[in-house]
Amino acid sequence: MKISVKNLNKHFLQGKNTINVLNDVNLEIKSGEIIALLGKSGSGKTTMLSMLAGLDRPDQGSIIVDDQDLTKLSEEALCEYRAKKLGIVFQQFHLIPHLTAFENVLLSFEINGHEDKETAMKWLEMVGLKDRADHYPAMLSGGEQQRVAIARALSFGPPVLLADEPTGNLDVETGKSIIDILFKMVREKKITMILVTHDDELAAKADRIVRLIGGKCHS
Ligand SMILES: Nc1ncnc2c1ncn2[C@@H]1O[C@H](COP(=O)(O)OP(=O)(O)OP(=O)(O)O)[C@@H](O)[C@H]1O
Repeated sequence: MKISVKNLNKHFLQGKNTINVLNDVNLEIKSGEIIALLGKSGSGKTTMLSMLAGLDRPDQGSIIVDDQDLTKLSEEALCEYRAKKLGIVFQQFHLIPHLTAFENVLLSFEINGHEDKETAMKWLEMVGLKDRADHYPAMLSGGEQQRVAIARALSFGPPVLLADEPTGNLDVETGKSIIDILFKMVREKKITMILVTHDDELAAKADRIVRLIGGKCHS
């Protein structure tokens, strides 16, 4: 699914100061492309992901996802967009603590109104955690929790994945194995991915590196 960001502007007020975080951002992302979004702390990476997820609205500009302008959608339509089209993986995993690994994966199907237990289990198997299906997040290591989160984000077949520093909470070796799994899945399924990272080595695996500098995207 292709994404076209046009003249995107977003400011925040901090006391009496106005911060122009996104300043006429333009970005074209091809269907199935993997973009690494880099930028120093405070440059607006998370703000940009929030806009792409429809969790926050820009002051101006458009975000066209397959001919649909997210900035024009109602809150209800944005919820549906997220449920059907978007997988999200966060730095802090964000698994539901009182659900097992399997139930966490199944959740993304339930939100979409259909329970596909077979596919949910298949995805746990693909991330190497079939034998941990009945375990709760607290019983899993950080790397295992992130693998569950990847299975949850991708199992229902979203065309777009947003990943916000998915290895930020993991040691280097575990982080590398998570990235290998993530890239393998995303490339196999031809998913469009925007990956926020501070890690140059990781970013080099993407199809294209985009840097946020001074509120603009440079690639
Ligand atoms: N809700 C908000 N209210 C006020 N300022 C905000 C808000 N959200 C973000 N900002 C400011 O916007 C700027 C960009 O923040 P953002 O979180 O997008 O940066 P980032 O590139 O993701 O940073 P990091 O790498 O540290 O996570 C920062 O100066 C931040 O303080």
